[in-house]
Amino acid sequence: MATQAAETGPATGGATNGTAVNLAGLVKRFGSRRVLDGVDLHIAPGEFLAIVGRSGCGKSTLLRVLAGLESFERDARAAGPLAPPAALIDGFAPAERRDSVRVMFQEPRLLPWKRVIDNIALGLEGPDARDRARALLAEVGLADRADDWPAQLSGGQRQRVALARALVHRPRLLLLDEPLGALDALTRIEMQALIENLWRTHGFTAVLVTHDVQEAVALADRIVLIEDGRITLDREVRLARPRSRGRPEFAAIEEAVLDRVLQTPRQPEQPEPEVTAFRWAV
Ligand SMILES: Nc1ncnc2c1ncn2[C@@H]1O[C@H](COP(=O)(O)OP(=O)(O)OP(=O)(O)O)[C@@H](O)[C@H]1O
Repeated sequence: MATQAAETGPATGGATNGTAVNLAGLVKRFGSRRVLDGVDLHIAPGEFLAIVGRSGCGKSTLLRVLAGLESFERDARAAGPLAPPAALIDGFAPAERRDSVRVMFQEPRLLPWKRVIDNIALGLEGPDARDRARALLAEVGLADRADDWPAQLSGGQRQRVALARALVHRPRLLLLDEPLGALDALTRIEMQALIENLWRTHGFTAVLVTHDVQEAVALADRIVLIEDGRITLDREVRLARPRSRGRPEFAAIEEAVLDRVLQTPRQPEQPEPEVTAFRWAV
């Protein structure tokens, strides 16, 4: 292929603070429905993985399992004895997981009654907590907005604060659930570049759920497609970084992945789930 010359290996060869993720035979049921039906997913330390798939295919559910926000089971056919749930995620004891994993959502989820700096420092301990929060704020380009209230910021700026708040905890795994979904096209591209830069400097493992295949190709070392509760495509993106959307090899990968997503059957509409049990979110 003529485009091979511009390709490089994944940018995960350097020092990394990231954790590996090893899931084997992950099953998630809602009632009698298996939303995730035996997912095998191995992510290398420091890797940037993107998850794509039709609406309702289980992307967010998988992320919530990784975040420790959902219970899950293991397929009895998976290799080895039935492990205790936490053992499916390498390197974590459940208590440890809270500090090692951070999630960023589509909405920034800032506390409106706290200033920007205090939102970032929330939950941080030690004498240098505010200094760390300020350093992160500078890294996301908002050094001069520390004393603003969240309401004084634009949507993109609030997402920058949310990113700083996640990274101030030095996560080894950062989970990104459509974090840029509500932003305009230009802000999205700027934020993608910021996330990529922070990933390179901080060295966390990143898992991005996105509807936007172009975003997945721009950022990920690997793209997986979820279909019928399973991973049906697992494709490396071997393009040099930062990636240029205008290049033919970029467009070729984007088109191939998009074609594959579009071939997958639409997820059937689900009736509203019956609420049978309550559980407080962690
Ligand atoms: N708490 C719940 N109870 C019952 N069913 C649920 C629950 N949460 C999710 N589901 C169902 O599980 C399936 C997967 O949902 P999920 O949110 O993971 O999909 P998704 O791929 O992230 O979708 P989208 O791209 O639209 O955000 C959907 O059919 C959804 O209705």
